[in-house]
Amino acid sequence: MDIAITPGEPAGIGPDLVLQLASQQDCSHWVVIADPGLMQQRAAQLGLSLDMTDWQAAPAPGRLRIQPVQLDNPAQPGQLDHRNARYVLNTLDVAIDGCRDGRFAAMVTCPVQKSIINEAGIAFSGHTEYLQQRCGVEKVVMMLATPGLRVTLATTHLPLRDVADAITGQTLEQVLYITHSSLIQQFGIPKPRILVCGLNPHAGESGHLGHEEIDTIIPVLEQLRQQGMDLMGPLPADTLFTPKYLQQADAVLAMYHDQGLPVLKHMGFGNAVNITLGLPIIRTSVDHGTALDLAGTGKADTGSLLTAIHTAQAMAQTALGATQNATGANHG
Ligand SMILES: NC(=O)c1ccc[n+]([C@@H]2O[C@H](COP(=O)([O-])OP(=O)(O)OC[C@H]3O[C@@H](n4cnc5c(N)ncnc54)[C@H](O)[C@@H]3O)[C@@H](O)[C@H]2O)c1
Ligand SMILES: N[C@H](C(=O)O)[C@H](O)COP(=O)(O)O
Repeated sequence: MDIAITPGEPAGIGPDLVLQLASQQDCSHWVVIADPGLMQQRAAQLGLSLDMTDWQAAPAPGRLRIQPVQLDNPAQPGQLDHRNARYVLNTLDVAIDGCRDGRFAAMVTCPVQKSIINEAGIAFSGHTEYLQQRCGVEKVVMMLATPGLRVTLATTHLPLRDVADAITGQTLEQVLYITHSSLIQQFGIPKPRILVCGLNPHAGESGHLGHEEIDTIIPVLEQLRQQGMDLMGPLPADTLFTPKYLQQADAVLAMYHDQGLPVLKHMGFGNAVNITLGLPIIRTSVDHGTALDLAGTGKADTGSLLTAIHTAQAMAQTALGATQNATGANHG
């Protein structure tokens, strides 16, 4: 069961992390979607000696298989080049197509530099939104997870100014359905409890500090509770993230990126994983960005990429088990 790994921004730490981990871990079932010259050059810069071959070679211990995608311009650590933006997206496309046609059981992504893709004239706000669009699904949900905390987001990469308008009844309903069903099916939690943050300080202070709770969030939660979901909230986000509440929770739904992710990263930066829920394929990622300051130095921490790979492999096993059970049941 091969998994695809995309090293992301070629000037960032993604290629380093893949190579550093490949020199320490069993990489026989990884297929790295990248420019082979880039990977060779970065390995030399890091002083790593690895057996890198074409992806069609037989899997073998210590062998890193690479499915080639050509860079448009040679990449240097730490130096962004908008001419390589299309390359980054091409690697994602190869991984997505490979997952969709069954060649790969999952894809694991290293960080991309969103700004340089936009500077190349390509509208791009993140892997999450790109995968949603490329897989043709109406809604996906970003989850970041570390031991003791899972956070999902009602909105992802958009300016803070636009957040309140983006939180509609329909969006919240979709996000809660996806979060709830993923916790059951992919995380094996039969009756998940989800804590829901308010949007405003003190969850709106009974309408004196904002109306989104009264107008939108509370009606959606009441409706979904009637359908059997175990939902607490909307709770003030400042006190929700305390042990008293978190110990009762299987996941927390935050209303926006910087309401939920700073808490998660404070707790688990370096061993957290980013998972896109609601896709027809399995995709995990790291909890950090391109760290241009560390590219080519060998100082980048591989913990989150390792967690992302292990999570993708575990999710792929779960999916395989579910398929085998369904097939067995059909035959039985
Ligand atoms: N999954 C993704 O594609 C992803 C995730 C987050 C950010 N980004 C992108 O990365 C770019 C840079 O973002 P940023 O500067 O906000 O965050 P960053 O994570 O790249 O860097 C923040 C700080 O953390 C350090 N750091 C990051 N990863 C590290 C690692 N593995 N080991 C040791 N130290 C590490 C960096 O050196 C820096 O000091 C942006 O374009 C952002 O959009 C991409
Ligand atoms: N929101 C993520 C984080 O802060 O870690 C990050 O930007 C990555 O998002 P995508 O997986 O959508 O690229």
